[in-house]
Amino acid sequence: MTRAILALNAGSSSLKVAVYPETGDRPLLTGLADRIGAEGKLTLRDEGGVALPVAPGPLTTQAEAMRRVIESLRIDLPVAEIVAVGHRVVHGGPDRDAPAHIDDALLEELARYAPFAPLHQPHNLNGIRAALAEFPGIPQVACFDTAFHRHHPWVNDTFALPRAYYDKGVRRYGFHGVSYDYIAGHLAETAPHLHDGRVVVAHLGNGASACAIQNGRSVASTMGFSALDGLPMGTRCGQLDPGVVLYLMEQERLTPAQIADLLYKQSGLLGLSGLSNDMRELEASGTPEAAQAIDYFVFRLQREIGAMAAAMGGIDALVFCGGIGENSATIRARTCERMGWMGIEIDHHRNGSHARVISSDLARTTVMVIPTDEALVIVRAARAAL
Ligand SMILES: Nc1ncnc2c1ncn2[C@@H]1O[C@H](COP(=O)(O)OP(=O)(O)O)[C@@H](O)[C@H]1O
Ligand SMILES: CC(=O)OP(=O)(O)O
Ligand SMILES: [Mg+2]
Repeated sequence: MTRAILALNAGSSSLKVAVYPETGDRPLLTGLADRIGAEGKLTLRDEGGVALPVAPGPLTTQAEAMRRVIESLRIDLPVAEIVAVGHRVVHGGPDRDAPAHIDDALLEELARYAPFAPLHQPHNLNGIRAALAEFPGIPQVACFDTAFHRHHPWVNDTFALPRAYYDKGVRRYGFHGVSYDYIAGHLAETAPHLHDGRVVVAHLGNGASACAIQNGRSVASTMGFSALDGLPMGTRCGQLDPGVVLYLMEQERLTPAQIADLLYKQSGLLGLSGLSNDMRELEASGTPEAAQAIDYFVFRLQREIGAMAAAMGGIDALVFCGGIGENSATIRARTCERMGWMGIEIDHHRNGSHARVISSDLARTTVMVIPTDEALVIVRAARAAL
């Protein structure tokens, strides 16, 4: 038997899985259950990127996805013995700034934050419960999306509400911290002068946010109390005047559940385009509404990159990551237009070929594309628990 570590990352519409050897940074297997709930599809690949057989079954919920992944591992890695499991968990609450060992007390604690992240936390916890049942008696750790942001200066941690709400946990948490942690670590290894400077990272997946990282530490994030704030996303609205929520309640008579559904699942790129939450489809479609949805995405991204730079008094590097950031040369190019005032100027040839550095040689600000690797951060935390 080969001792192996399993990393699980249950996102809003996907379940990412990776199996790593006990030592080494190259996965034995990676997998993705994509578009869960729609035309769900499970793909698993070996070290060399070759597709592996998957167990048959439905893919309409996170729980089903988890079950199929575990059954597929028995087929594809019959000699692997999973000795530790790491989980991405979106919310760790106000105090957790590092990965934590999973036990009943932690599960109970984390369940309290489900109302703070209703689109993620319940999936994360279901994944943990499934894995605890499947792999009893081995260490399992939780890596929190909020942890990387827990040392924001107070002005970036609070809202201007009466202070009692801060004490109750109504704070600007920030998310996607597992991804930002990877990017900060990668910069420390490969570009220490940038790591020690002021970096804005744009994590653009189904969920999207930007983060201001100074000296390797998060000082501000576009996401706040919930994973709704900041940038528009696949189906989430991003920044919204709270007066809109009052109007929806008082005049449109929507219930809290209807408002949650509207803001988390019907808005963003999907709501504006009336077509899709998927950037690939919007780029291919060419309807005026799809074009406007992309215009809004780009405009808000430009504004927020400016805001993140302002939080650090300047910018030395801009990093794109996540499905859109890593793959859409168009979104990167359009975002960097009219940002010369921030020293941002990209080289279109480099951008078109998805080079690691896509800024022009003379630009003051380095612009980079860095494929994020949340699984590796999770695996390293799980290894540390062995
Ligand atoms: N080649 C591409 N061009 C434009 N968008 C892309 C491309 N590939 C992936 N995307 C977009 O990336 C988003 C998904 O990002 P990803 O990080 O995989 O999601 P998640 O947040 O669920 O982990 C989708 O909007 C998808 O359309
Ligand atoms: C926090 C968040 O938005 O996560 P995801 O990008 O996986 O939806
Ligand atoms: Mg993601």
